[in-house]
Amino acid sequence: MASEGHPLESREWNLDPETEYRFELDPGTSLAVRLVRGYAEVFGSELAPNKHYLFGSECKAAIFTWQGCTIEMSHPSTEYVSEETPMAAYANLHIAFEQMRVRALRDLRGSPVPDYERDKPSDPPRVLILGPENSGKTTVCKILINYAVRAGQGWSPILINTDPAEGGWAAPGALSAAPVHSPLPTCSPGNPLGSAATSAPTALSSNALLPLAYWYGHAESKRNPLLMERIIRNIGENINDKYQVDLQGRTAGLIVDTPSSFASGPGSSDERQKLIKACVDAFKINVILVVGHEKLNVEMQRAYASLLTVVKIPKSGGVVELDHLYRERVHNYQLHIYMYGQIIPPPPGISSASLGGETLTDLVLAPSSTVINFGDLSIFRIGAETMAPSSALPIGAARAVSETQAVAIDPAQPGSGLLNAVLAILAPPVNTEESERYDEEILDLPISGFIVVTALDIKQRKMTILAPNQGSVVGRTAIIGSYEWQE
Ligand SMILES: Nc1ncnc2c1ncn2[C@@H]1O[C@H](COP(=O)(O)OP(=O)(O)OP(=O)(O)O)[C@@H](O)[C@H]1O
Repeated sequence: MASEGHPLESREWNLDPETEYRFELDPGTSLAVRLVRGYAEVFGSELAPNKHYLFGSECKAAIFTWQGCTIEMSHPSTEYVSEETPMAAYANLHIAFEQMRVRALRDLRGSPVPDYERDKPSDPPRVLILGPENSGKTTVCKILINYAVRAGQGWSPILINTDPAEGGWAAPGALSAAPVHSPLPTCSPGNPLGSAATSAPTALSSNALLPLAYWYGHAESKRNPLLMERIIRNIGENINDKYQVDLQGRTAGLIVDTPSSFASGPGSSDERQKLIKACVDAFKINVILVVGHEKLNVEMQRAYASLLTVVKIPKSGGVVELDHLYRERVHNYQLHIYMYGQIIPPPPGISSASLGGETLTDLVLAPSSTVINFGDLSIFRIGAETMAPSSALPIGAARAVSETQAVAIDPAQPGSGLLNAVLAILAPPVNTEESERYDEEILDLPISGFIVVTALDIKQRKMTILAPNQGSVVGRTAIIGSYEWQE
């Protein structure tokens, strides 16, 4: 019988310096890891000694050690130790970015500049990470952000997620940005960038992330590139406004994660280039990192080398090829976590464990199901339901509904697509004066939360909605995308 706090059939692994233990979990299984000796980190977030860390929801991750360590754990489905990791290259990048931050802060404070640094720019790192599918872009972002936060200088760099399929801190379909103050934990792909304070109880101790999110509504950027571009611009403008008043915050820089469609895959090359350009302009990018893709690196060198630094970085051999079905399951986990909180049952024998530093009970939410009238909520779709981008139309052809037009949805119409749909509830407009309102204002409003339509009663003109809290949505505006969710 295993004693309290020790998982049944737990084993110890001794990791040599600069090696990593990689694992993959099957559906419905969880893993508890305890650091017995030495130092270890999960994608840049350090593990505290003698504490059980839980992983679940088909998590795939690695425990890396710089100095060597002993870890104790239960059995994952797949596990191996690798001695070949790109961590040294990532750490060198971090050091270069750290020097940029220090120069930016020195410039801001007007401190003396040593002779050997006189001709170096004093811009903080504003980094765009590009790469094909499953190249480890999000993981690189996380490692670089976590190293910056751990540097002990009080940096809070902004992490921007422009991959609508990623989910980030909101539901899948959203693009978001948040300043990060403490390391982002990894425990489940349902929470790839840690928990936002908006979807979890206020008692979160490790990470009070307050993201700014906009609703794109689809998984692929090619579905509505014009809307993507507009959202990227909106996030950029918000960040610039923040930088105007937070001069010191600006010196920590920012890191932008992108979807793989920016690098390769279907969709025209022009559209990809336009979206990359939109990011470069909106976030005033000064470094582009290309993860293990020679052709894209050359493409970026040609387009941007005269304006900014383009660096090719190695891809980790540990990055797992995620298939379409896995990604769909992750979207379900994300919406489930959004509504019910993060619940990972610990493996047998473990009674006290933490999820990325949080106590398990702190992460449980109780959603509320309410019945509202059709007229209580104004629901829109951006652009027509099925729509090729404007560039794919025959020359001279005009479409009836433009890609950025908000089309009102009547829930009483058969085929409204509302049943099981995920709706983003928009924040109320800042301009309440009628004269200051404009046509496409709805596209520029951030999200305040999400609901799911679980039942429609067309006869009574009522619908049942599931929301993470009991706040009223009466009089609010909602946008539908192409995401659906059913428990
Ligand atoms: N060194 C590693 N060891 C084990 N798993 C890893 C490692 N690096 C990344 N992974 C896992 O591989 C998967 C893919 O990584 P990641 O999400 O960073 O790639 P991506 O390029 O951002 O993906 P996408 O194709 O969605 O854009 C994730 O589940 C991640 O946790």
